[in-house]
Amino acid sequence: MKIGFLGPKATFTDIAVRGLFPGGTAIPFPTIPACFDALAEEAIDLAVVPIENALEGSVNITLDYLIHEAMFPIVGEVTAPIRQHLMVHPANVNEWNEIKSVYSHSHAIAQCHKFLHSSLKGAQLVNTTSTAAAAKHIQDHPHEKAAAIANLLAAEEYGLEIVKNDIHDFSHNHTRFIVISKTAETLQTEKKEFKGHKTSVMVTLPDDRAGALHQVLSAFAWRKLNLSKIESRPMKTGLGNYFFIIDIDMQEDEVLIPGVTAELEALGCKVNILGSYPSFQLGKDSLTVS
Ligand SMILES: O=C(O)C(=O)Cc1ccccc1
Repeated sequence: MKIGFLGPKATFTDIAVRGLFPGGTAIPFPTIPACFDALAEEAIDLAVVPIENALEGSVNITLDYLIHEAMFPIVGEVTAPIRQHLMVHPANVNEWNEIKSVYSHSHAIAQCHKFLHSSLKGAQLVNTTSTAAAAKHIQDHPHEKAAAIANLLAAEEYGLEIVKNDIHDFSHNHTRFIVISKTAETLQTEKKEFKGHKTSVMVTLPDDRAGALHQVLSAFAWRKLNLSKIESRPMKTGLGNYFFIIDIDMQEDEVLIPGVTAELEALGCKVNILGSYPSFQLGKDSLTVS
């Protein structure tokens, strides 16, 4: 099984892939859109990309690609703990507090804002395509007075020294990753940490109808369907035009989900099922280097 992921080696997405598919062939891609393209071209069987972080919210590029570019079915999700560390090239360990720039993924930088503000005030913050890409940049530029924010695995992989552990501002830091496929297949995984099933739907409301969102939510509520997330995103057709992505805590069935879909369509909504899939949770041990 070929699994494409947001690389290079030792990103948090790589950790999610190693946890969920220990026997799979993991293939890194430099960006999230490149993972979608590889899936479209059938160079890989599955792709794993980040979709939501507990501190920073949605990964918009993933949502946008899923909705606007290629509506690949979601066939699984995995949540992993996130610990961010500050690391430098071994040549710069003693002068690490003279750092002039900090490289990382925008979500990782956002997760560490308080630390950066208090301990590295004035350092230039540089966005990279992933945390591991930042670590690789530091490895390749030993003469730059720079650091990366990345995980333990990346420090090992790119020969960097951690100078400050756990610099994320809140301790409950987790990221949710989705597994997408070209077809809505059942996920084959050896992983034991199964949390339950989810179904994700995209709902577009009818134009200018008072109380439409209330009616949508009540279609779920009276059926006692538990929602774990509701998120609005722009339709990109004009200011004020939004659709909703709603996660339901149950597997697609033959009664309740078709019932809710029919009720929403009768209200004038457009409904797309994005996937019905198992959800997994990795433990703290996923962040250790073996
Ligand atoms: O950059 C990475 O390592 C990723 O996998 C994306 C990401 C970035 C920050 C937190 C979680 C995931």
